[in-house]
Amino acid sequence: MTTPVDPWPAPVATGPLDAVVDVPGSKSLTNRYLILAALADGPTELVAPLHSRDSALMVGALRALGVSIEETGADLRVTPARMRGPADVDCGLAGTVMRFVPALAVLADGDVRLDGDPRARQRPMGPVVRALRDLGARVDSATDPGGDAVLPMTVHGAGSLPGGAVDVDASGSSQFVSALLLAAPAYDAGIDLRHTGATLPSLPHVAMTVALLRERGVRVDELTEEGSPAGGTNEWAPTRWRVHPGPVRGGRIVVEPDLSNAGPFLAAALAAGGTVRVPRWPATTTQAGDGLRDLLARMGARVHLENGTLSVTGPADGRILGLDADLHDVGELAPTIAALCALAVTPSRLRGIAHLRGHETDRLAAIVAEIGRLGGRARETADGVEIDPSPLHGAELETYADHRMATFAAIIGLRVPGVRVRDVATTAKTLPDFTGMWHGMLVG
Ligand SMILES: O=C(O)C1=C[C@@H](OP(=O)(O)O)[C@@H](O)[C@H](O)C1
Ligand SMILES: C=C(OP(=O)(O)O)C(=O)O
Repeated sequence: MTTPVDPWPAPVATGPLDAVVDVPGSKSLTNRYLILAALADGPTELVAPLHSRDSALMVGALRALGVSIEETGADLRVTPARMRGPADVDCGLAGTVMRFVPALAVLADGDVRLDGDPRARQRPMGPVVRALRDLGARVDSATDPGGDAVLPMTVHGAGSLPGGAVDVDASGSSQFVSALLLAAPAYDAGIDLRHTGATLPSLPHVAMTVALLRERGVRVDELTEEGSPAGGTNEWAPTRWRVHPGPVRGGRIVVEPDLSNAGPFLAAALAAGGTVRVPRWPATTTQAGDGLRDLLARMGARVHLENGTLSVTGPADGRILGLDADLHDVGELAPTIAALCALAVTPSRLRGIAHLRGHETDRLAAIVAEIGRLGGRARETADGVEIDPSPLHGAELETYADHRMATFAAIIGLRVPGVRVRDVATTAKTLPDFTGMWHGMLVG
C-alpha cells in the first residue's frame, strides 16, 4: 500500500471497465461482532473481518477494557475477560465506537474515558447517554450548546447495570438503538427499549443488530405499537425491542464483505461504462449496501447477481438516469448515489436523510458544496438534496475527513477531467487501500 499524494488526482476512465473488485469485510458487521465477542462466554474467531481505522479503534477500545484480541493472519481471535477500568478509549470519528462502547463500558470495573477527533465531539450522543443514565449508569460528559451530551465523556463503570425499560429518541441515529441492544444481554434485566422519535433512520442497521444477537444465542423480541412511528419505507417497522439477559455465544464467524464500500466501485460502472463485478455478495444480508442493486438499476445499470457475484454494467449510451428516492433506510449510500446524480441526465431528489447532518461531516452541506465547486447545480432541502443535470468541470474537492466524500469525488473524477481530492487518505476509516483498489479496477 503506497501513501497517495495530496491532493490526489482522481483518474479519468479511458474506456469501459471490466473489473473484479474484492471488497474487504463490513465495518458494521466487524464492529458488532467485536462487541458481542467481548461479551461472549468463550472465544470468538472472526474470519475476514475489516482492517481499517474504525475496526482498529474498536479493537483498541476493547483491549483497553481488558479483552484479549490476537491477530492470526488476516483473522482475529477474541477472548473475553471481565472488563476493567480505568481505561482510555479513542473513538476517532467512528460512530460505532463512540456509540457502542459507552453501552459496554458501564459493565467495566472502573472509569472509562472516551474522546475522539475534533468532529467526533460534535456528533450526537445525547440519547445514548440519557438512556444509560436512565438504566442506572453514572456518566459525566461535555455538552453541546443545546445541553446534549457529547464527547469527551467518562463512564463510571460499576461492573454491572440494572437495565430494564427505557425510552430513546433515535431519530438522529440508529446507532443509539444498536448500542444499547448489543450490550443488553449483559445487563441484569436486559433491556426493553422503546423508540419515541418521529422517525428512525437506517432500520436495516438495527435489523443487523437483532440478527447478530440472535445468531449468538440471545433472545430478542421486536415489537411494534399501535399508532407508533414507523419511519422509512418499511411497511412493518419495529419501534420497541426487548433483549433478554443471558449468555452470548462465541464461535467462528465469517464476515461478509462491506457492501456499502462496494458502492463506489459499482457506481464506477455507471460513471465510466463497462462492468464491475463484486464476488462474495451475500444471497441474504442485513447490510444497507444491498440496496445498491435496486438503486443502481433505477439509474440505468444492468444488475445481475449470480453464483455469489454481483455484476453491474453501466448504460451503453453512458446516460445515467436521475433518481427520486427516499434513502432514509440506507443513508450511508447517499454520497455514492449523489455522485452519480451529479453525472445524471435528469434531475434527482434524495429524501429522508436529514440525519446525515450528524455523520462524519454534515453530508448534505458537503454534497451541495462540492457539486457547486464542480460547476454543478445542487441544493439542500429540509431532509435531503436536489441535484440538477449540469456540465461539470475539474476542481480540487474537499473531503471533510469523510471517507464517503472522498469516494464521491473519485466517482465524479472518472468522467470529469481535473478532479483533485484533498486528503483521500481519509478513506482509511473503512477502506485503507482505496486508491490502490481504484487504480486496480481501472486496469482491470
Ligand atoms: O450501526 C451501524 O453500523 C451504522 C448505522 C448507520 O448510522 P446512522 O443511523 O447514524 O445513519 C450508518 O449510516 C453507519 O454508517 C453505520
Ligand atoms: C455514517 C458512517 O459512519 P459511522 O459509523 O461513523 O456513523 C458511514 O460510514 O457512512
